[in-house]
Amino acid sequence: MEYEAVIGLEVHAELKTASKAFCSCSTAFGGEPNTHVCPVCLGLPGVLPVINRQVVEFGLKTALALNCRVAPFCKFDRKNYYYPDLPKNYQISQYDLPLATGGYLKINVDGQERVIGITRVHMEEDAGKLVHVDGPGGGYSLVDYNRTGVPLLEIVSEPDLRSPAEARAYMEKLRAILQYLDVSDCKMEEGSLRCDANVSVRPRGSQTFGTKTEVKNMNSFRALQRALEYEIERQIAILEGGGRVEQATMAWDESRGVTTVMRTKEQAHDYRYFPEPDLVPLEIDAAWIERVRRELPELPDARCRRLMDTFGLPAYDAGVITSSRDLADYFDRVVARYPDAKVVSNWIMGDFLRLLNARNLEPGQAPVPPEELADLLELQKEGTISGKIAKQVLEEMFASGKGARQIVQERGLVQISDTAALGKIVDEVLAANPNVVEDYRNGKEKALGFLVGQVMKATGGKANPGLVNKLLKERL
Ligand SMILES: Nc1ncnc2c1ncn2[C@@H]1O[C@H](COP(=O)(O)OP(=O)(O)OP(=O)(O)O)[C@@H](O)[C@H]1O
Ligand SMILES: [Mg+2]
Ligand SMILES: [Mg+2]
Repeated sequence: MEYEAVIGLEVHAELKTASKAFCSCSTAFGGEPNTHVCPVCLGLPGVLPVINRQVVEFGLKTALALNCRVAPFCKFDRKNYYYPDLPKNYQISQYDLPLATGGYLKINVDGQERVIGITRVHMEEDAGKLVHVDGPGGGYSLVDYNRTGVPLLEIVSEPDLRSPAEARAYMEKLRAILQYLDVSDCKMEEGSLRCDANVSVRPRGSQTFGTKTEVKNMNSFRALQRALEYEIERQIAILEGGGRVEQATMAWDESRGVTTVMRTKEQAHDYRYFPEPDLVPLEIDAAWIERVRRELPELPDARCRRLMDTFGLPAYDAGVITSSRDLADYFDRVVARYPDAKVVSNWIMGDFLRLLNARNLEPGQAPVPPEELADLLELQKEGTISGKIAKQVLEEMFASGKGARQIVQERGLVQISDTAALGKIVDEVLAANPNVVEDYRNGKEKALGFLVGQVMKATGGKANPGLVNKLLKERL
C-alpha cells in the first residue's frame, strides 16, 4: 500500500529580551551556573511575577508576521509537573486563551508552494538545565537555573505538512521570519530554537488521521528531517506487519540514527492546568497591535519578491538568498559594489555557502566582507584572473582573511593574456600532442577541449581561456 505522512510541529523559540519573562534577571547565555537567578525565577515563597512588556511585544510581532489573529484578551496558566529543572514545580504558560491563533506561513519545496496553518502562538517560560555527570566519581546530576524563566514563544502548526522535506522547509522559514523580526537567536544547536515533531501515517487518499507519535531531541534541521524519515518508515513497517502504531513520545538518537520510546500514552502527564493567580490577564488594545503591525520589518517573502523584481533573479536564487536575513544583507552589499546580480547570486549560492558550511559558520560570521567578494568578482570581470583562479582565491580569502587583490598580487595569479607568452605555450602543447591535433583535424571537436586543458595545466590555471581557444584555433 502507498502511505502518506502527516506532520505537525511544536516549536519553541527563546526570545532575545535582556531580562527574563517575569523577573529582572539577565537572560545572557553561558554565565556561571546559578548566577542569573532571584527569588522570583527560583519560585521561593511569597514572590510575585510581573510580565516583561518586551515579551508581549515580541509575541505580537511574531503573531502578526505569521498572519495570526491576536486575542483581545489572554491569560497565563500554570502547567504543573515535578522535575528538578523546574523549581516552582509548574511552568507559567498559556493554555486555553493563547496570545494568538489561526495564522499561516508559506513554504516552497521542489518549486511547489504550500500554505501551512499555524494553530497558535503562546508565551511561556523556559525551564533550567540539567547536567548529568557520568563515569568514575559521577552518577549524579547538576542543575543550572540560569535559563529558568527565560521567555519562550511556543508556535504550533496545523497537521498540514506531508513530508520530512516540508517539515524542514517550514522550520527554516519559521527561523527566517524570527530572525528578520529580530526576536530570537534561533540557534538549534544551542537550543534557542527547538522543535517537537508530531507525525502519523495513513494510506494515501485517506481523509482521517492515523495515530501520531511525538519525536523530540533533534538539534539541527538535518536531524529533524532524518528523525522524521526514520519515524515514518518505522510506523509504516508496523502497519504493514498488521500491527497498530501506539501513541507515544519518542526520542531521536542522533548517533544511532533511530527513534526510541520515551513514554507511552499510559505514562502521559496530566498537567492540571489552572489560571495563574499571580498574573493579571492581558488585554492587548488595538492601538498597540496596529503600532506593531506598522513597524513590522520587510519579511522573507516580500524580500524574495523584491530580489526577483529588482534584479530579475530566478525564484530559486531569491529564495536561497532571503532564507537568512544576514545572507540577504550580504547579497545587497555585494551587489551595491558589483551590480551583476546573477553573477553575485551564483557565487553566493555556490562557493560562498559551501565554504561557510564547511566551517560551520552562519552568513553573519563570514570571514570575507561583502566588499571583498565584490572586489574578487571585479578582478575576474576585468580579466585580471580567470574564473578558476577566482575560486581558489576565495578559498584563500576564507582561510587567511586577506583581500582578493592582495592574494592575487602576492601569489602572482594574474591571468596570462599576453598573446606572445601564451602563444609559446600553445605551440609547445601542440608539438607535444600530435595525435590529438590529428584527431581534431579529422573532425573530432572534443580534441580541442583536451588541448585547452593542457594549456591551462601548463600555466597553473592562469591562462585566459578565451585567448587560449582563439590561439589554438588559429593554429589548427
Ligand atoms: N494525527 C496527527 N498526525 C500528525 N500530527 C498531528 C496529528 N494530530 C495533531 N497533530 C499535530 O500535533 C501537534 C500537537 O497537537 P495537539 O496539541 O493537538 O496534541 P498534543 O501534543 O497531544 O497536546 P498538547 O501538546 O497540547 O498537550 C500539532 O502540531 C498538531 O498539528
Ligand atoms: Mg504536544
Ligand atoms: Mg509548551
